[in-house]
Amino acid sequence: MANTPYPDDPTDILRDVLKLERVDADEHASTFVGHTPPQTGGRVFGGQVMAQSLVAASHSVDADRFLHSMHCYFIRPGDATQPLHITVDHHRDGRSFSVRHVEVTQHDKVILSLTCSFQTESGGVEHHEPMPEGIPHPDRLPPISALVGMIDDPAAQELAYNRPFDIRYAYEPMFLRPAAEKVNRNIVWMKTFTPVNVSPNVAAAGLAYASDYTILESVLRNHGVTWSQPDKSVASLDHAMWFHRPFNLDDWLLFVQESPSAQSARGLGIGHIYTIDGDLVATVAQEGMIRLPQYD
Ligand SMILES: CCCCCCCCCCCCCCCC(=O)SCCNC(=O)CCNC(=O)[C@H](O)C(C)(C)COP(=O)(O)OP(=O)(O)OC[C@H]1O[C@@H](n2cnc3c(N)ncnc32)[C@H](O)[C@@H]1OP(=O)(O)O
Repeated sequence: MANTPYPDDPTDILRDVLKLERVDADEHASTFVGHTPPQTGGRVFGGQVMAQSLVAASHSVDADRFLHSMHCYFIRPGDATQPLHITVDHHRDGRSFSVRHVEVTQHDKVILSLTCSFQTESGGVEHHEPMPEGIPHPDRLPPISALVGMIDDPAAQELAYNRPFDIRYAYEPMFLRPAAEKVNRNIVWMKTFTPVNVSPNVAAAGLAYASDYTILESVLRNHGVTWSQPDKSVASLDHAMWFHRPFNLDDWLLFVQESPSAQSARGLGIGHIYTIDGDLVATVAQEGMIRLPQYD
C-alpha cells in the first residue's frame, strides 16, 4: 500500500456509503441522508448515488422482494462536500412487484431521479446468452494499483487506492495511453477486495456502483481516447440495469461492455455481467455525454 490517506481496505468505502441515516418513514414515503467519503474531486461518482438510492428503496420493501430493474437520470452533478438527501416514494406494492421512485437532492435541487422495481416470484421460461470464451483468468491480470499506484498524481492515487472494487482489465487499460488496438469492447473482471456479507438487494446496489466505472470505456476505446486526455468532458447521463440471477459481490464477475453507437456528443454502452461460472447475472445500459475537443 502506498503512503496515501485512503483506507487500508478500500471496500470499507462501499460499506460506509451504503449505511444511510433514516430520517423519516410512513407508508407512502421514506427519507434518508447519505454521505460521500473523502475524495480529491468535487463531483460525486454517479455509481455511488445510484447505489445509495437503491439501498434506500430496498429499505421500504419486504425482505423477500428482490431488485430486478432500475432506470435513472443523472440530472445535476453531485457536490461531494454536502450530504445527499434521499426521498423514496412508495409508488405501488402489488402481489408480486413493488415499484419505487427515488429523488436525490442537494442545495434543494434534484441531482438524480431513479425508478426501480422489486419482485417476489420464480419459475417461467429460462435462457441466457453464454459468456464469451478465451478471457484471461483474473488471477493472471494485474490490479489497478500495480498499473498506476506508483504515479505521483492525485487522480492516479484515487484510481489505485480509493475504489472499493478490485477491477482487472482483460484488455490493455486506457488510463494513460490509448490502447494499442481500437476495439468496440471493454472487458473487466471485478469484485470487492474483501468479503461483504450483504443481502441480495444491497449486493445489487453494490453492482450498480461498480457498473458505472468502466461502461463508457467501450465508447472511448472505439476512438483511441484515454482517461487522462485533457479538456475532455465525460459524464454519465442515464443508467439502466436489469438483475437476472443471484451473485456474490465478493466473487469475480466478468463485465463485458460494447458500444453500439456514438453521435452528437453522446455515446451508448451496453454491458453484460457474468459469474466466473458463466451465469448471466445482470445487463447494463448507459448513455454518456462525451465532449472531446478534437471532434468539435
Ligand atoms: C493516471 C491518471 C489517470 C486518471 C484516470 C482517471 C480515470 C477515471 C475514470 C473515471 C470513470 C468514472 C466515470 C464516472 C462517470 C460518472 O459517474 S459522472 C457522474 C454522474 N453524472 C453526472 O454528474 C452528470 C450530471 N448531469 C450534468 O451535469 C448535466 O446534465 C450535463 C451532463 C453537464 C449536461 O448538461 P448541460 O445542459 O450541458 O449543462 P449546462 O449547465 O448548460 O453546461 C454544463 C457545462 O457544459 C458546457 N456546455 C453546455 N453545452 C455545451 C455544448 N454544446 N458544447 C460544449 N460545452 C457545452 C457549459 O458551458 C458548461 O460548462 P462550464 O461552465 O461548467 O465550464
